[in-house]
Amino acid sequence: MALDSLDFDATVALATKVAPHVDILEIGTPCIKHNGIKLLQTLRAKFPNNKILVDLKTMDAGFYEAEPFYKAGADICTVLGTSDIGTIKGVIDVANKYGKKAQIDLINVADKKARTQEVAKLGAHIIGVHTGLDQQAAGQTPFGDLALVAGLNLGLEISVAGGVKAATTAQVRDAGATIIVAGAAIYGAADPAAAAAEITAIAHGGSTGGLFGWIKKLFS
Ligand SMILES: O=C(CO)[C@H](O)[C@H](O)COP(=O)(O)O
Repeated sequence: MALDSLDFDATVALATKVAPHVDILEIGTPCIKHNGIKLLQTLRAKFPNNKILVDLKTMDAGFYEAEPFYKAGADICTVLGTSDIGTIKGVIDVANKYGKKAQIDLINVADKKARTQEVAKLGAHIIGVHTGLDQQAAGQTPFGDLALVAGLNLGLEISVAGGVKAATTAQVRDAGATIIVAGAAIYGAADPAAAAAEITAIAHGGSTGGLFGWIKKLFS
């Protein structure tokens, strides 16, 4: 789940509601910029059973910027796919130093195929197919990019973010996503814990409900 509030206490309170129902807590970019590493330290101490992704979206000084976050307990940090290849290598190297993972975010990458192949060769752990909030506001979705990246069959973990909700989670899962990110679909729900549980169940292979889902369950 992407925690995209700016407010420290509201973020901890929301994480407390959803943590039992998700695998990964993602500290969103505006949130980590606003609150800093203290928020990561707080969440790390409170939620030992969740992985934590820090959405740094690093653009330069990859090793130097990401190292304190891995040291403080981040399991995954993100680096922009549009950054210099040396920056991306720095985040992969520091992730390896701590036995953690680096996620390369394809947001705004013009040639997503070429960059994905390039970072796969560098040893990237996760590729992030991502339609950002501003791109979503302009009507874009991550589905086409996911098909392209999954079709490369590079053996990378694929994370997908960009307006994913319960109704689209099965589509994203079946198209090859191994990590499914949801922000607004959870924090905007009347019951965030229930929304998180529903999306996680589908992401883990559960049915989407309805007659088809019921028949699928019966024969699985
Ligand atoms: O990284 C982000 C914005 O850059 C968001 O956290 C990500 O897009 C998930 O949020 P949503 O599900 O609301 O799109």
